[in-house]
Amino acid sequence: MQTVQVIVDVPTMQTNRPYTYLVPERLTNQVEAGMRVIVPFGRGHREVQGFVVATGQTESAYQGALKELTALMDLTPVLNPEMLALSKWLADHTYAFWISCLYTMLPNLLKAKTKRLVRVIDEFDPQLQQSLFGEAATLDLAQVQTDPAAMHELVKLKRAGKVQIEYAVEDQARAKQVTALQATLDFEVYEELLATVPKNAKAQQRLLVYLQGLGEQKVPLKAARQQTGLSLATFRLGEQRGWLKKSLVEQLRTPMRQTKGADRPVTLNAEQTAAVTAIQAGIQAPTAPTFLLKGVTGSGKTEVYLRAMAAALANGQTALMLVPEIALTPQMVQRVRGRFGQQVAILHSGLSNGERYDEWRRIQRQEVQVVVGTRSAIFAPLPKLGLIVIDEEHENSYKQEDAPRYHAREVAKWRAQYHHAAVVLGSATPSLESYARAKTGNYHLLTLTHRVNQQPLPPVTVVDMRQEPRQGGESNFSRALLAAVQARLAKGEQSILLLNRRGFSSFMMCRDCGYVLKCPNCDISLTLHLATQNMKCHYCGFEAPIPQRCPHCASRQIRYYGTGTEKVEAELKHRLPAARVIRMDVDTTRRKGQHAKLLQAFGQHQADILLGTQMIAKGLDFPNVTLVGVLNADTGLDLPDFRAGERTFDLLAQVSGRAGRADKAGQVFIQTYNPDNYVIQLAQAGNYEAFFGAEMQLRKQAQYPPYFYTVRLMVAHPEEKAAAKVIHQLARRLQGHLAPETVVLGPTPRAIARIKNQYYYQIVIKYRHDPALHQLLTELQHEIQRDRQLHFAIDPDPQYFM
Ligand SMILES: Nc1ncnc2c1ncn2[C@@H]1O[C@H](COP(=O)(O)OP(=O)(O)OP(=O)(O)O)[C@@H](O)[C@H]1O
Ligand SMILES: [Zn+2]
Ligand SMILES: [Zn+2]
Repeated sequence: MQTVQVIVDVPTMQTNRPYTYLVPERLTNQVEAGMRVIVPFGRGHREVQGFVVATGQTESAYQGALKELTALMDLTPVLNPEMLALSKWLADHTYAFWISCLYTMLPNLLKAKTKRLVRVIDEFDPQLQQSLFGEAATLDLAQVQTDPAAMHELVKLKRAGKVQIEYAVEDQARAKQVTALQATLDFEVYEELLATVPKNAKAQQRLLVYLQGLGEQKVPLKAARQQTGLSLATFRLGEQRGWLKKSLVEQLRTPMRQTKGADRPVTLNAEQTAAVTAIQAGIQAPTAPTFLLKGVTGSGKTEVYLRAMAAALANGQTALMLVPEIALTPQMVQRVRGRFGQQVAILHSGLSNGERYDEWRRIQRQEVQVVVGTRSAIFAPLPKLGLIVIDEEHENSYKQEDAPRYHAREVAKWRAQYHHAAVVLGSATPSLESYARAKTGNYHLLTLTHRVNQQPLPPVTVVDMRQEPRQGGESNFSRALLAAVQARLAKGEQSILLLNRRGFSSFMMCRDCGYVLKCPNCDISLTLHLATQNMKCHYCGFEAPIPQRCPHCASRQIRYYGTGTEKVEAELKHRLPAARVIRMDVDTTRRKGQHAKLLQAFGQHQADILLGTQMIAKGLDFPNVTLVGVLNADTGLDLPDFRAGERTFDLLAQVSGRAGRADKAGQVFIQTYNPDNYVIQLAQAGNYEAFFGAEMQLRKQAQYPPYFYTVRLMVAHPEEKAAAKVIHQLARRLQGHLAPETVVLGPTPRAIARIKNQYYYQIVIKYRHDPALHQLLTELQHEIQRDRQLHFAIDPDPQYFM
């Protein structure tokens, strides 16, 4: 008898393995790996959802001990064999539940307990249709999924293309339907009709010729009208006479469709050509090479990606491209769309569930060859992958902070192995990990050493803010920077001003007693929001009114520390009243599409200054921008995190690269209170190599990546004592089981010890080579004494240590 291995939706350590179920007779050979099922589970035979991860056979002798699966939820697999294999690896590699990994790979619509409707899309045996659907056009799958006979028929109908599945949720997520028409008669019949319809009935003649040429295809009515120029009345007449029939077809929602015309390939320069040639060879080779494309800002990396993707397509393969945040890189999306048109699907978190599901289906149905998306797009079920590009590979957003805690780079390498595809990691400032690997020959290094416009990188001036006069209160602007902005205004050129807000916010402090207004739930200070006139917690969303007096000593001497973008904008308006400013931060870009709109306005020179946070630092390519100013380079430098220097260097290099990208020369100002800091100095020199050398030295001494790997154990509990107890148990358990070189940091409370009323403790393990560690950690997961309120997580290669 057929059996299936099922991963059940019961995310606990004890149930984190496949369970065997018998397949009811009627469903034999209908159930495939990758389909979802309902199975009885546990003592109470509670019905739970699960994924079939494998199918098999069993000797009849053992059958008695096995339970039967209750229902089949899908008519075709939602996960293909590659994704199933990947989910297993992911679970193991990230210490996550297998079930969480399976869900991670699917669009939200397939995660929730969504209503599934079967819709008839083509004619079939009327008796069968009557018995399954009655008079209705759709059928709720939940009502028949426990009926093996009905499911048996539906799976067959689905395979024959007679029915389709729709997932209905409250928001407009049901697939959008449009009216389409289809020819009903044979070629010869139209021939005869053409001879009988009066010659002066031009419209009817034209309709007949059109229908004759259609063959079997269904054309949306709107498109048919555009193609023929005929009126609705003519089509209606055609329908009345039986020349055509109308039906509903599904129209997929396609986000960000508007492109500014086709994007034409430029002539590559020598370095670009060498890079494309190497990648192309990598795509064709039966191996899975990883390339590191290190190119200074404005060196034309994007063009290399596009050519390499075209090479994969020309090879009959598909291409996947990851970008840090789609909303932040509308220019990139437009260029890919411009080059590959309808062959592209876009996947990112800004899409509605419906849009995301539609894009995912276009991929699954193999209607697209190119996918562009953020981190989770790495799971796009593209078949025949030839190339995976990760742009700005050093960005932290490629690591997921919640379970499963995967890094898209690692998943990319896994998929590349599976498909013998090439991976291209691109950056002007590669992560130390990647550049170290390129140096040792693990990755193939490709370099673009100069800008496409043949200009040098813009000169960088470091401004020592300690030397600025203080009279009339502190200013966000040095005299030099203000003069430079003024000069751009006079010339009609544009400026970008960056306010570095990393690890930093405008908080309230009492000048008399030093009291800082903090969130009652979390251990962090509340942030001032001028727009909404209140104080907010960025971790849990807690809000409070702006205090007039100190809650502690009732003093009125309250000050707001830190510089918010709003405050800078106000100062700009005051100092340069003529300047038109666009402010870009979380507040002005919260609404969907707002980010792209603001950038577009800036691109059309509707403003002179773009003032913003980190989100304006990368990817922007505006020819009229000749000045970049960094208002506060230091914030973030002193954060308790070994990557603080690297992040600051990356940010300064990225934002400096926004100036002087076309024919006009650029200039950069960096304002700082630490002009002697090596990070600031090497960023000024634009010397990545020197920064890499200096930083590697520090990492070696302190035993951090890339010399050591890290893994973090985290415990959270609403009671501080309980959290502390468990973390100390864990620490004791590690003793004596680690390699001699392995280092254990902690246990310590996390820098922000309390978030959402949970207390956090952590241990960081640093190791070079510790073959037993993975097994040990896997065992710990099973051993740990859990009460219901305890959260325990293992985070491999954490990106933040606070
Ligand atoms: N071979 C070429 N000839 C002419 N123009 C080119 C060429 N390659 C790229 N460009 C143009 O140069 C500009 C900069 O290229 P691109 O945006 O790809 O640089 P980048 O390396 O990705 O920069 P960044 O890392 O700063 O985002 C773009 O406007 C692009 O169209
Ligand atoms: Zn809070
Ligand atoms: Zn006070």
